[in-house]
Amino acid sequence: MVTIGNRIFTKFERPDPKVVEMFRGLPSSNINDEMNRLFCMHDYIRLMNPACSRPLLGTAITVKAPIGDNLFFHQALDMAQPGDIIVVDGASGCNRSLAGEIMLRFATKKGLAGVVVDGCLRDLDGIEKLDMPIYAKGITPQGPFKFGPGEVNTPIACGGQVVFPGDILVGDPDGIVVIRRQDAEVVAQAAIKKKASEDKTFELMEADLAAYAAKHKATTEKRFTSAGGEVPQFGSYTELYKL
Ligand SMILES: O=C([O-])CC(=O)C(=O)O
Repeated sequence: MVTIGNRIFTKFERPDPKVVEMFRGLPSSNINDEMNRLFCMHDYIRLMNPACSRPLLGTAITVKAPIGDNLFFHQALDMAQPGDIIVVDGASGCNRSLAGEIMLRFATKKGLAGVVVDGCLRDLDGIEKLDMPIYAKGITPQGPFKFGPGEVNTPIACGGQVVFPGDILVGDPDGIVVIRRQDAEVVAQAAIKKKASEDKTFELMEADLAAYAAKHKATTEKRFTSAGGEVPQFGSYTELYKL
């Protein structure tokens, strides 16, 4: 048999930490809007410890795990550096957990920026107390096997997104967005502008509701008419159908 599917890659390029920092404080939604709204993980990847004081922001180190087996996840935990996020493709399996409080507490103590698992975890009571963002599909007390095979630091699928080692992940209570290292600077700049524009919208709404309402109406009308049509406005549904 060839080694494909049973490999640990020790080297990959991490983004410049200054570029990672550009994303701090930016909502996942604003970032994804600036990438044509296509790079968020599925909603089933949920934040398991909402009391955590910091949002998810860091660099992906990836694991491809067979359903219900976490040997390569343990390996990634040994390899991960402060600021890394371990991102696990557990093939969405939820019959067994892929980590529990011991692994996740160790990850927290190592200074990792987070853990994201497309699969299940266990020990929710303990996880909820950890101050490192932890995302997963669900919880089951049934533990994992530790036989492999698996891969570390290859492109994986997690929550419906391809994740490369070295990608930047940003997560908040909404969910997680994935940004390629090579795209990061230009995306961060655009998302910073987007957030500033949304902040102005909130300011206007608070200061002058009538002005905001007029602006909203004009924008909505423009959306209809710029597509070449008109606002398809009718009177009463029941009158039209003589109900
Ligand atoms: O069995 C394992 O490898 C995972 C586990 O329960 C833990 O991290 O607490």
